[in-house]
Formats: sequence, C-alpha cells, structure tokens
Amino acid sequence: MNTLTLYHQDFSGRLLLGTAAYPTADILRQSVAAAEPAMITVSLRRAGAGGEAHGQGFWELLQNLNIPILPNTAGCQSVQEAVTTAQMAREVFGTDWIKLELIGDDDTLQPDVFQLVEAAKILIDEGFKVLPYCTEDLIACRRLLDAGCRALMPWAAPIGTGLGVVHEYALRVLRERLPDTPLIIDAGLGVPSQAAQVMEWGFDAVLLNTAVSRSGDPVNMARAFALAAQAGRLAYEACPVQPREQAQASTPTVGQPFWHSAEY
Ligand SMILES: CC(=O)[C@@H](O)[C@H](O)COP(=O)(O)O
Repeated sequence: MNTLTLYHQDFSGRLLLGTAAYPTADILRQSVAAAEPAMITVSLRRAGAGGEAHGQGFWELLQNLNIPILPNTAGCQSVQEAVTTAQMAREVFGTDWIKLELIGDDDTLQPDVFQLVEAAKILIDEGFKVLPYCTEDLIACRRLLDAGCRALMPWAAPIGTGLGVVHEYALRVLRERLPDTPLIIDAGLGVPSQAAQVMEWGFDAVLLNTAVSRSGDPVNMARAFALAAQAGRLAYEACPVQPREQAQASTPTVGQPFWHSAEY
C-alpha cells in the first residue's frame, strides 16, 4: 500500500486519531496501540496544567505513546486566537505541525473558511505545517492551497455527530478536482464502513475521535477503524469495477476461463 505523505514527510497508516474524551487514560493508551495511528491530535487547551487526565500529566501520557503529535486549535473563533494558540502549541509540543480549526458557528461547529485562509497564510509564513479543518467547498479549498497549505482536512459531517458523509457529491468533486492534494476526511464519521467508503473514493486518510472514544469499546473500535481505513485504501489502489446498469455474466465462457487470455 502506498505511504501517506504530508509536507514531504511519510507516515505509516492512514488513520489519525483524536485523544479527547476516552473513559480512562488506560483505555486511551490501549486504543492508540490498537489503531496504530499516523498521528494523534491534541488540543492545547487540554494540555494545560494538572494530573494524568489533564495538563502536564496528559501531555506526558501522549509523549509516551511515541506517535507523532498533531496539536489543534480546537475552540478558536478568531484569526488572532488561532494564531496565538498555534504559536503556544509549537512551544508546548515542540512541533511545527498544526491542525488549524477556526470555528464559525457554535451550533454546527462549521469551520469559518474566510478566517481560516487568513490564519493559514500567517502560520505558513511562520513555518508551520498547516492542516486546515475545512468544509468541502472547492473554492475555499483552492484558497487554502493558494495560501500555502499542502494538505487539507475537509469535514464529513459536523464534529461529534457520527453522521458519516453528508455531502457526498461535493466531497467527490473535491477529490476529483484536487487530485494531487492530500485530502484527509476529518470529523463526523460514526462507523468504520464510512471510513472505508471515503478511502475507496480516493481520500488519503481519515481523522476521527468521537466514534472511537465514545463507543462502547474504544479499543476494538479503534482497531476496526484502522482496518477499515486500510481496507478502503487497498480497494482504491486495486481500482474497483465501475458500476453498470446492465447485467453481465460473471461465470466463465467455455474455453475462455480468463479475462485477458485463454492460456493457462
Ligand atoms: C479530535 C479532533 O481534532 C476533532 O476536532 C475532530 O474534528 C474529530 O471529530 P469527530 O470527533 O467527529 O471524529
């Protein structure tokens, strides 16, 4: 299977996993071990001060998992707030990677794509590797690429809903129109089959949190999502048959057991 490459860096696996809201620290550890994610995301706000479940202890817990860390600017609603949070995250986590979240609506947690472009420009100029959490809007995505982003994270559905892909047409158009841009489906996935589906459509990776951390068995769900992402990617690379309207016999014709040649 081809490797996931973001900003010239190769990652193993095509699942990125959030670290919020697991029942216990141990279940978080086991879930990450089961998923073997390419990266784990963490909100700077959760890594403030305190014990293992919060603050410094939580940060140490994540470091000990030995998985690349992708800090995020969760909860930010203005360019200034997002930029400052990213700068602080770089200090705290010692990484240039940032998942840029800039929320424009409290109910849907929909990304504010206008402010996102502005913040992305500033952070790219400061040397960050920006992964913007965005909508599936093609033009907004182009503006983010113009701003210097080298990968995008369009949503499947609002964060925490588990709805799966809401706008299939727009997402598939995005995939088709930006064939060379790594596209990671982020947020709103509920079950592994939805992850497999977007991977079959050619998306490069999936990022999720709630569907694992709030499931009845996060460890097994984490593994299920990792396998689904892998299966979907394998299927995409294996070039699925195109759906057709008309029936076509799949049993062999006598004397012609193979598709390409009668020789064997
Ligand atoms: C963890 C993280 O970065 C979330 O903001 C992300 O968008 C995941 O969304 P779900 O919880 O819906 O999977």
